[in-house]
Amino acid sequence: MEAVDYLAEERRKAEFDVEEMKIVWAGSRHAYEISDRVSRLVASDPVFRKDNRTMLSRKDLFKDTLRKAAHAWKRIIELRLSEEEAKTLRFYVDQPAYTDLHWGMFIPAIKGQGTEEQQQKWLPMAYKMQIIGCYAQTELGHGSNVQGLETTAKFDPQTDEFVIHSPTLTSSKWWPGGLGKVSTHAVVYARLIIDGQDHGVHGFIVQLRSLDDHSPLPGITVGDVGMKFGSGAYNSMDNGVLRFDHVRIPRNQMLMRVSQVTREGKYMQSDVPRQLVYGTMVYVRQTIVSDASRALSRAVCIATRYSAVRRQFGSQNGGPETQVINYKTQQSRLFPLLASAYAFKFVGEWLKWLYADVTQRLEANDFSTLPEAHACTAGLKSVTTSATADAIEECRKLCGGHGYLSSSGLPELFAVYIPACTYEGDNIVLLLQVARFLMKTVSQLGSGKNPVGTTAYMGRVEHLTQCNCEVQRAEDWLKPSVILEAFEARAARMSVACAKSLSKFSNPEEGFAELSADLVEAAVAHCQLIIVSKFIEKLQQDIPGKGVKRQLETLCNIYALYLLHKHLGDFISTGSISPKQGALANEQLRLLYSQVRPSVIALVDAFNYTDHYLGSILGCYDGNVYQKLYDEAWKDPLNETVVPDGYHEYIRPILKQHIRNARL
Ligand SMILES: CC/C=C\C/C=C\C/C=C\C/C=C\C=C\C(=O)SCCNC(=O)CCNC(=O)[C@H](O)C(C)(C)COP(=O)(O)OP(=O)(O)OC[C@H]1O[C@@H](n2cnc3c(N)ncnc32)[C@H](O)[C@@H]1OP(=O)(O)O
Ligand SMILES: Cc1cc2nc3c(=O)[nH]c(=O)nc-3n(C[C@H](O)[C@H](O)[C@H](O)COP(=O)(O)OP(=O)(O)OC[C@H]3O[C@@H](n4cnc5c(N)ncnc54)[C@H](O)[C@@H]3O)c2cc1C
Repeated sequence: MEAVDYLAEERRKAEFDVEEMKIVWAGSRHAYEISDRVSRLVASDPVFRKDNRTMLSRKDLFKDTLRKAAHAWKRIIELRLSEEEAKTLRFYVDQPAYTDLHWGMFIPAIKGQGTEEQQQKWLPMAYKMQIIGCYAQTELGHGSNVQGLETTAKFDPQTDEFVIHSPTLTSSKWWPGGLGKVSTHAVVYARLIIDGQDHGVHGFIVQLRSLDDHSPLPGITVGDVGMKFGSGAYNSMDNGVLRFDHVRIPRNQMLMRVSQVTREGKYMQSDVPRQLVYGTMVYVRQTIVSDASRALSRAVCIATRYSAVRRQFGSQNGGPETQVINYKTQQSRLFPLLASAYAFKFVGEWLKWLYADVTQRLEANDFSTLPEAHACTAGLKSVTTSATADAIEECRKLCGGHGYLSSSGLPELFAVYIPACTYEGDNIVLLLQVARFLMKTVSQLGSGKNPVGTTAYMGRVEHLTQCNCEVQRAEDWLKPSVILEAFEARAARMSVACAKSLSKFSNPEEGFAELSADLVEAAVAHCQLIIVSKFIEKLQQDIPGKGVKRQLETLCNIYALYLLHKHLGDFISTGSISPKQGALANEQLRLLYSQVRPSVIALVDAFNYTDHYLGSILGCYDGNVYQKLYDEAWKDPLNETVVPDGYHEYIRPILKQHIRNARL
């Protein structure tokens, strides 16, 4: 059989309706139709070509990005695309650009923190891209510690203005995407100072560049922070540095939904909690969870298709060698990642719902679910991005040597993806926020206030700290109630243990710092429980299509038992399961790998990614890997000449040195 036929053969083995699974993956038939149409539109447009971008210089890459962003905007207008279609188009263009920050942070910041009046003034211009904005929070000296920001915004009652200033080197804004070379405006986070009194960090809309010739306005120094990790990759983004030298802005450019400054210089706080100043981060963290499932599914699609094409060893009587996907080791590394992609997809959908719910409540002045929304977005952002970053690298290794080629698409995907573990909150810092929320929840148990939402399980803490797992045979691990209880017991016991250790410290902050590594582990356990439970909840819905639900059940079990196996130490040391039950879980996991094996190619086909979006020879739909790799090699600039540039200067003299030596 030719390499090109391997995937066709695999597709025949699928035990479910792939077309229906595509709809489940997309979230709805409507979303599927948009995604399918728009991804093809992007793939067929030569301006969106991206196969050559790792070869471009920084300047050329940046210009190429500007060209793509402008072309995308033109197509959005020409085709009168809806907001959802436009977002989908930008996503499939697949090149980080200033537009990500304009649409993803600048506009949401104004929407979330601006008053009605401010929204009416700024949003129409931003929607039409008559102004381009970014989110300028992080500084050279402080990123995680937002309260430590140094930029100041002093109110001048004489002129009814704020004076924005960078008092120190470390107060220079540093990192904001889109700031370096493009943004005309920014939402700048600065300390509000009125009459010498510091009121903490607030957001201000500041114009940075002239709308006529794009030059920086007086008092503004702005530029790019320089090259980042990997060739191509995130270097398409102009992450910037910005300094203010007493820049004046009108008073009404402070975002005033949370707190206001009057004409007389009086500081007023509305009923809205102060933490809403951090609201844009909650919004973006939620979107990052869905993005994790996309990045992970992309890597998994590449590694799965290639693993079905690639053959090594095991040829009998001159027959074909073994497809590497049939090695149990390959399966035990790859299939959990496939299951994780689906798990992150569903938890991302749920988180989107949670965010919509909290937004609606906030509009009605109900702030009760804000702490949970913060903990869920922070924790799930952390857990899914860390797992995805590790998984992309694992997928590279799963593709052997060819995974290291740029044309596999994996090196660039890794380089673009890994900062997700840092931006929008360092993953450890965010888990510590979850841990604080958990410790607060535990401390309130027994106070008559029943925990709700994702911590509702803590309400059964007495049972969960004493229960014994009922598993006696491997197949018992297939019961959702059994899985759920094991994860709940582990999470509850880890949180309770941390709370007990904390109570031994007279100074709680000291205790928190001392125990922070354990607290992070408890936070991870809680977040993994959320992901597993949301997958199980998804399966309680009516899911049409032959065999679709069954495949999802298998993936859900793989995801849960893989986590259980990976964190066996937690489960056993907390007594949530016995070592024997851990071994049975592993036995069941092996069986599940065999069960899902015939359908894995169809399960990655269900992502419905075009070859353009995948950007990988190893992952191409037709599986014609070897011919494409061979042809691609000849396109490398080094192969433009048979004898390389530099031969006469640097190779020939070495080769000829024996002649000189012989003459000496
Ligand atoms: C670009 C968008 C488009 C698409 C997205 C897709 C891909 C992304 C592509 C590229 C990336 C582009 C952009 C990246 C942008 C950025 O990185 S912007 C900068 C992000 N910065 C951070 O995330 C900083 C992290 N630090 C913090 O969030 C906070 O400082 C902190 C760690 C939470 C600590 O804050 P603080 O010291 O003030 O807080 P505490 O004293 O610990 O807590 C006080 C109480 O407030 C509660 N809290 C904290 N944060 C929030 C929040 N966000 N919402 C609600 N509540 C919050 C906290 O729980 C405490 O509550 P309490 O215990 O009840 O008192
Ligand atoms: C590609 C990229 C794009 C970005 N885009 C933007 C943007 O558009 N706008 C913007 O404002 N910012 C942006 N940022 C900045 C980003 O949000 C910050 O880098 C991020 O929040 C982490 O902060 P930091 O750099 O200060 O890390 P640090 O806090 O200095 O982290 C360094 C180390 O210290 C540890 N650490 C820090 N605090 C604690 C603690 N309390 N307990 C235990 N460990 C701790 C961390 O875990 C980490 O290991 C971007 C960053 C990147 C990389």
